Amino acid sequence: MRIALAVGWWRIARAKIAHTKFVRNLICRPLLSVDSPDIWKINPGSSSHFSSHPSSNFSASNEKIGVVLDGKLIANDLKSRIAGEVNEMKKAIGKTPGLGIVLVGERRDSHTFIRTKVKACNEVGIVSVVAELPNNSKEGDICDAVSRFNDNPSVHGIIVQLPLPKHLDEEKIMNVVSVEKDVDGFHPLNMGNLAIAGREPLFIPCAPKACLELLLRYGMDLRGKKAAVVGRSKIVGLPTSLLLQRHQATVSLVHAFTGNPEKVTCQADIVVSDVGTPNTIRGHWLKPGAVDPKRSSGYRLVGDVCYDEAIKKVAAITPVPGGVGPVTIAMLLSNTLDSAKRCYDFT
Ligand SMILES: Nc1nc(=O)c2c([nH]1)NC[C@@H]1CN(c3ccc(C(=O)N[C@@H](CCC(=O)O)C(=O)O)cc3)C=[N+]21
Repeated sequence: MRIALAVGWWRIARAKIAHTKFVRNLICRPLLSVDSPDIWKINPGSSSHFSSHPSSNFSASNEKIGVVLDGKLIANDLKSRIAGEVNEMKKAIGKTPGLGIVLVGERRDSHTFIRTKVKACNEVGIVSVVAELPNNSKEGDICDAVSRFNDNPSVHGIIVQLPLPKHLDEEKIMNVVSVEKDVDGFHPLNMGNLAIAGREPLFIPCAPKACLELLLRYGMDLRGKKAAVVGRSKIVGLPTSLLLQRHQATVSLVHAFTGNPEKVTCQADIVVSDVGTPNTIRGHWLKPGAVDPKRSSGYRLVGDVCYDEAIKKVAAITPVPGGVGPVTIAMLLSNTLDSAKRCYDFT
């Protein structure tokens, strides 16, 4: 059975008639773009890292292989720019950006991620404070820890490391994070504003921002491109699909209930995957010449894209480790710096 719901038919019809003006009104402004100076301040907007054309890359057996998008290189570039700005802020107004981290329980992967984030803060001169709570903490204890960061004027960004132990209501805790300090971009107001055309969230989630950074640096014009996002988590899939839409891509969101997901990914120019199961995305799931800024699958150092198969098909791919992960961390630093700047009205 096929059903077509023509909810927006009249808009499309009118758009066709009064093409130029109306279409422009319908399309929402991108949040990240090489020529949008406010978000691009710490970004050179250069695609020089990946200037070699894919067709010039051949493996030992003379097969064409894709360009590997080097996330470490980009992260280092972003971090050195952030460090410069942090330093300028200290010199000019004597203030240092601060990040408050709430870490609950003993999950090894969460502890590793937090160590990486703390180290990255140290590298750029951002002060980080970790509030560690035991696994059996009550919801009230976590909310109190978040509230203390909300009230602390030297903390400009707050993250609650996910996942939380099962007995806790994640959404309720996310709601407590002040929207002005929500550097993860998971607060309903920030996520909601990301979804609505013409509205500006205060923060965009870090992993989606990292994917966009990689794509834009690769020199990809997203307008009208077909993008398939695999996975609909609040950390990656959902906000990435929203951000790609704001960049005028045509987005399909593939998830556990999608029949024949490979049919959708096969047609996509861009595939972003965050499913957490290694090697889910096989070579035959990809259109030859597509770009694939994939995310790592949690703590396993294996991508959820089958790298060996994919690299022979795509124009560009991100590795795990060393792809989207390090850029995601750089984006957390960037969001924290932005928050501190906003707090002190420092440009
Ligand atoms: N509130 C919250 N915010 C998050 O942003 C968040 C979270 N919870 N929970 C878990 C996921 C996962 N995530 C990663 C970030 C960086 C790497 C990363 O840098 N990975 C390295 C490898 C890391 C290693 O060596 O273990 C890489 O891909 O090269 C990975 C995963 C952020 N997350």
